[in-house]
Amino acid sequence: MSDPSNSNDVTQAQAEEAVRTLLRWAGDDPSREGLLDTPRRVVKAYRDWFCGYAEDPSEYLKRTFKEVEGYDEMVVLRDIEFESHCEHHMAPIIGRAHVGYLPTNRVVGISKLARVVEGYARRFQVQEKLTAQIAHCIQEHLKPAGVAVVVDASHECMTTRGVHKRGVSMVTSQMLGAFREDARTRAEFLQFIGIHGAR
Ligand SMILES: Nc1nc2c(ncn2[C@@H]2O[C@H](COP(=O)(O)OP(=O)(O)OP(=O)(O)O)[C@@H](O)[C@H]2O)c(=O)[nH]1
Ligand SMILES: [Zn+2]
Repeated sequence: MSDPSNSNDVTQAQAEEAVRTLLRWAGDDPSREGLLDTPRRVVKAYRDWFCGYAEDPSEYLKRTFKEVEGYDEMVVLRDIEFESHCEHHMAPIIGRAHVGYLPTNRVVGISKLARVVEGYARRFQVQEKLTAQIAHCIQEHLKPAGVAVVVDASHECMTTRGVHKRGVSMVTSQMLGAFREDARTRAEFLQFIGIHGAR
């Protein structure tokens, strides 16, 4: 759920001052010409990266369509690119989400699945939580027969710092309903997204 109290008690000036403090702490001079506008830019960038706090992703699932001639097979949106930030280091998490669901008698506009991913990604996250939030939001508000979410992402906190392992990606999945209970349904989804042989 969104948390509207978040950031409301912090002014733009305070946020910019925090950036100046970090610049000074890193060893630079925030008053030199090249850095003068940086706090303003960083705060603007944060508004973009963390706009998910101002959203309630379930809102995107309110509008559904029933005239689908009884279509009740799997719907999969794969390769949804996203950018997030890890809550441990505030470093970028860059990856793709694959989302599938089994409609009962209504479907949702397909872009809305990507909007749900965005709404949760644009917050401080751990990948497991992001994966679970996307799946539970769809299950709770669309009430399909099942939801499957796979997230495959690279964490800059372990590529550009710390253990410095490039080319490593983290894969998480949250299966609910039929995708959890029925191995064939799960296998079909994994085949659709290009992960074969899994049971
Ligand atoms: N499970 C999980 N771990 C994450 C995620 N993002 C970052 N981490 C890990 O969170 C851990 C935080 O560990 P700490 O030992 O507290 O932090 P640290 O000293 O900076 O650790 P290093 O990254 O190993 O240098 C690290 O192992 C990160 O790789 C995530 O989305 N999920
Ligand atoms: Zn991290």
